[in-house]
Amino acid sequence: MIEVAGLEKTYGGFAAVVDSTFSVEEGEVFGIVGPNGAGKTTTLKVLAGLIEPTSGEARVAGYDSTESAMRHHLGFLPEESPLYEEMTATSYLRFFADLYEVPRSVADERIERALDRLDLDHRDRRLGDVSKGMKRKVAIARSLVNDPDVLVYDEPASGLDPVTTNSVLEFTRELRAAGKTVVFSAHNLYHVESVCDRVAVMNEGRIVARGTVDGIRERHGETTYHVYTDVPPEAGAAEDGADAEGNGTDPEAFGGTEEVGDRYRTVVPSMDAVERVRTAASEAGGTVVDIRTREPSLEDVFLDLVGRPMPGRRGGAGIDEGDGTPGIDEGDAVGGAAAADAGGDADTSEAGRRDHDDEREERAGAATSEEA
Ligand SMILES: Nc1ncnc2c1ncn2[C@@H]1O[C@H](COP(=O)(O)OP(=O)(O)OP(=O)(O)O)[C@@H](O)[C@H]1O
Repeated sequence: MIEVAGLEKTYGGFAAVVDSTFSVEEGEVFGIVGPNGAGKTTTLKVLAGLIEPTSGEARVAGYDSTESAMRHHLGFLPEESPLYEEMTATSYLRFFADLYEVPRSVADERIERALDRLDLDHRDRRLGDVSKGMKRKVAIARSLVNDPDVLVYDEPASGLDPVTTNSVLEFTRELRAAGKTVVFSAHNLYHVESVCDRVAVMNEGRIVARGTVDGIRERHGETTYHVYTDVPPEAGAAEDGADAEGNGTDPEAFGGTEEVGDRYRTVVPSMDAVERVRTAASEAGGTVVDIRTREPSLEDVFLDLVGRPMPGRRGGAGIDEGDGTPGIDEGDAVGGAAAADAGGDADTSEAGRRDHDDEREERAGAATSEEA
């Protein structure tokens, strides 16, 4: 339903979006996350046909995003959505339905349904006097007046209270159930985890990870094991320190052991390392009393992925001037440590860019990387 290929948007010499490629299937909810200035809004505005790409293309519902016919298939919710304050919710939505030339009876039924579903009270109060949550709901209802196939929402739940946020997220799930395709940006990663089928993580204009939340966690995050012992593991039992994978025998080399109540916790990155802690504890005359596995959250992965500056954003220089090998180019963009952690995983390698990056592809990430 949405195909974005090699999208670039520059403002003057500044590259707001660099070589962005992703696709969204019909009936999918696709999240775009990234720090301030990452290029999320720019991407969404291109999809909505509000700005033209500098190069590359974005296709929405079979149309180029620059074609005016595309807009009949699209509902856009901008980050800021000022409403006509003197109008009521109903008159405002009718006004937009008229712009889309929706017959009045169809429009009224559609508006009523959206407002009911969004629990919108005070429909006849002037919009200048309603709460921020209500205004946002009216703007969401506005995105639906033309019954579009594709919804592009910029921060739909930003600044809303928890109840309203929940209702907006639930509504997004319902849109998916109704077969709509939704792309939305968000800063709140919990919202993204709870609603999105797939996600793109953007940083400094580029997509640095893409796939299901679980897939991204698997590829870019690191499971850790918290090993609890009844004595501090015997550091002296070590014959060598931890190597890059933490495979040494010295608990100190894993980052040390912490006293927690009457137990001692050593955090290690692999089951092999857990066994080494067990040995070290036993050498100290104690035993392992508990082992807990900690999966990385999307937030852990996000911070790892975007926590480092990337080279060559200005004008795209340094990104397109790689050695021409797309996989290596991508590795640069993902950032050294993250790329190394993922075994050179190339979720957005050239092969990955061409193909739809579903869960299966994520699992085959290593193979994709080798091809690249
Ligand atoms: N019209 C413009 N002219 C010049 N630079 C722009 C323009 N629009 C956006 N930018 C710049 O492009 C970069 C990406 O902006 P964009 O709004 O897409 O980021 P974002 O990820 O949506 O950020 P935020 O989370 O803060 O909303 C930013 O550095 C921004 O300043």
